[in-house]
Formats: sequence, structure tokens, C-alpha cells
Amino acid sequence: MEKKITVLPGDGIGPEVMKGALEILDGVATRFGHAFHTTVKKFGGAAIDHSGSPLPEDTLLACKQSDAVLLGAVGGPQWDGNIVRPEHGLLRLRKELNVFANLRPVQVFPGLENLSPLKSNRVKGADFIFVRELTGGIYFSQPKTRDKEGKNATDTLFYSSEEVERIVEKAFELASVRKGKVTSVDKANVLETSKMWREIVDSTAKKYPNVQVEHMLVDYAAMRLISEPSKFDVIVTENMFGDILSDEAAVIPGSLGVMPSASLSGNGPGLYEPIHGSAPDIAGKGEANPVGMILSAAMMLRHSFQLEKEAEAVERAVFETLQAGYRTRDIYSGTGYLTSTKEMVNQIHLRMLEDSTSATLLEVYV
Ligand SMILES: NC(=O)C1=CN([C@@H]2O[C@H](COP(=O)(O)OP(=O)(O)OC[C@H]3O[C@@H](n4cnc5c(N)ncnc54)[C@H](O)[C@@H]3O)[C@@H](O)[C@H]2O)C=CC1
Ligand SMILES: CC(C)CC(=O)C(=O)O
Ligand SMILES: [Mg+2]
Repeated sequence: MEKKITVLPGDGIGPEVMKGALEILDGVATRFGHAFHTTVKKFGGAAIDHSGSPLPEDTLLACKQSDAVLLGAVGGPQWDGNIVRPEHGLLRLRKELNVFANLRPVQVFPGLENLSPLKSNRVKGADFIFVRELTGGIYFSQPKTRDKEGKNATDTLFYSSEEVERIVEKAFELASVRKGKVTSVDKANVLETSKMWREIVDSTAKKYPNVQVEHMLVDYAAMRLISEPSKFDVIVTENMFGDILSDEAAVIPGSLGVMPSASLSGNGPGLYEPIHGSAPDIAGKGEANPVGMILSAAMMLRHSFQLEKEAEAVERAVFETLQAGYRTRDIYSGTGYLTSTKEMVNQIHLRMLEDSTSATLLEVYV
């Protein structure tokens, strides 16, 4: 199979973890006989520094013309005072690609069962997925204002029923092939958008009699996520709630660095990125965890290219590497091998090839 991938390394640890994901994709191409044609483009702060725009037109065009987009992360303190910020490029890219459905799976990884700061009996069996609305809500709605004195500011939270219907439908579709449960998270006791959201969830539920539905207010959901994570299957929620709750849920696997995501539109190219940011505190140190980025690439193989076998091979290689005790600093708790980003990628790459290739080839790599 031949596929075109636009690669946006971005800022901070973005390029470091992206390098790892590309190496693993190379391994997939070799092992399974595919050709992934990658085009690297400037994006985020790196693009602001180069041309003044976080999403240059040639970057956007390349993304729109590709089969999928792989993204590292954007942002950093050096652009904090800018009127145009790297994050604006990210929001615009998501909108331009119309990737309204952001899937963020949460699970306990093999070998990391005791890493979570939560008690291990709490996280046992946790396996759920956020379906976060990604192209609407308070991050996008107008007006956004600030008065001249800087003393008054406005953000707006708007949703159309169509925007809600399509994301809720996605959540029910997913639940019907998973554990059959949708938890819809809102703030319907105070927000009009949430009241409409709840009505749409209830009317969509009628089409899915085999899917159990529960509504949960976001404040209580924040607590239940970490007190009883194994009770969830599919959590559907609006943009900002999903952003916040999914970072909170990273305490279940034990690090932001292992969480992948897929952002899907239904027709155009999907966008695949780890849920973490550019991690300026560790950028350049060679210690970033590449797992979230690599698992995002696996989601790309599955969702954009329908390469299920290949996606599973990548996931298996990651799990086996963790099980064998390899740990970047964020997931190191005193046992196993403390490794760099590069070594972690090497170990995953080795296991990717191990499945199908001869011991002789393995020895070459060791
Ligand atoms: N999708 C994106 O590009 C996102 C960008 N950002 C941007 O990133 C910048 C930093 O934001 P923060 O709030 O610090 O969030 P962050 O996710 O970059 O970092 C939070 C903490 O998690 C650690 N961490 C994150 N990813 C890691 C990895 N792969 N391996 C090991 N440790 C990891 C960091 O070292 C830091 O201590 C900001 O400019 C923010 O706007 C934030 C979130 C998402
Ligand atoms: C620019 C932000 C909305 C990025 C972020 O934190 C996210 O999508 O998780
Ligand atoms: Mg976030």
C-alpha cells in the first residue's frame, strides 16, 4: 500500500518524539511491504519563527492533500507574549481539516500496573476512550474580546445541534462495538449548550437500544474518573471538558507521555498526535517518552489506512518493550532500565521486526 503522510514535528519535544514514530513507521513499511511517503512541514512556533505564521499556506495545502497528518506538539514560553501563538495554528489546522472527533484511549499498560499514583486495585481493568468534540465550543466561538484597558475579557461557548449530533453519533457507534456504554459529560445544571447536548444524547440513544447511557456533570466526572475508572467505556464530551479530563486521565497509565490520540473527520485526512504538549521543561534532553507519539502513529495505521494488523504489531512492540522493563524517566519508578528517547525507540523497533524476521537480522540491530 502507498500512502502520503504530512509530518508536522512542531516545537519542544515534538521533533524528538516524531523522529521515533517515523523510525517505527519505517519498520512497518519494511516488514509489511508498504510505502509511506512523508513530507515534513513547518508548523507552530517553528513556523512563526520562519515565516510569521504558525500554519503557513504550503503546510496547510500539504496536509489537505495527504492521506493522514502526523503531529508532534506545538508551543513554548518563547512565544507566550506573541499576538500570534503556535496554538492558534493548531486550532486552525483542526478546523481546516474538520477533524471534529478526537479519540483519546486510556488504558493501563502491561508492566506499568503499579505506576499510577492511584491504588492499583482502582486502575485495574480501566479501559475507556474519550470522544472529545474538537472543532467547536469555547476555543473557537466568537466573539472573543479584550477591552483596551485589559480589564474586561470575553470568551463565547457556542454549539450548533449539527456539531453535537455528529460527535454524539460517533460515541454511540464506538460504544456499540466496545463495551456498550456511553457516559455523556456536561454541565447541564448551568449551561444552555449542555442542556441541548443532553437532549441530543437522549434522542440519539433511541437508535442504539443495546448501548447503556448515563449523564454525568463534569465536576463529578472529574472525581469518578480517578476513583472508579474501570466503570467507563466511552466518554463523550465537549471540547474544553475533554481537553481537561483527558489530561487528568493520564494519571491512570501514569504519564502524559504514553497517551495517543486520533482526530477524525469522516472524509478528509485524519490528524494524529499525542495528547501532551511541547514539554519545554525536558525539551532537548533526549528523555521524552515517545510512546504517545508512536501509538498515535498506530492509530493512523488503523483509522486512516485500515491497516489493523500493522497497527497491532506496533502496539504489541510497545507493550512488549514496557513489559521488558524499558522506561523513560517519566515512567521510571526505580525498577527496570532507565532509557533515553532514542533507546526506547530502538527497543520498540527491534520488537517490531522480531515478530517476522530472522534471528540473524535481529542480531544486526542489537
Ligand atoms: N497538542 C499540542 O501541541 C499541545 C501543546 N501544548 C503547549 O505545550 C506547552 C507546554 O504545556 P504544558 O502545560 O507544560 O504541557 P505538556 O504536556 O507539554 O507538559 C506537562 C508535563 O508533562 C511532561 N510531559 C509531557 N509530555 C511528555 C513526554 N512525552 N515524555 C515525558 N514527559 C512529558 C512535561 O515534561 C511536563 O512536566 C504550552 O505552550 C502549551 O500551550 C499543550 C498541550 C497540547
Ligand atoms: C491548544 C490546545 C487546545 C491543545 C490541547 O491542549 C489539546 O488539544 O489537548
Ligand atoms: Mg490538552
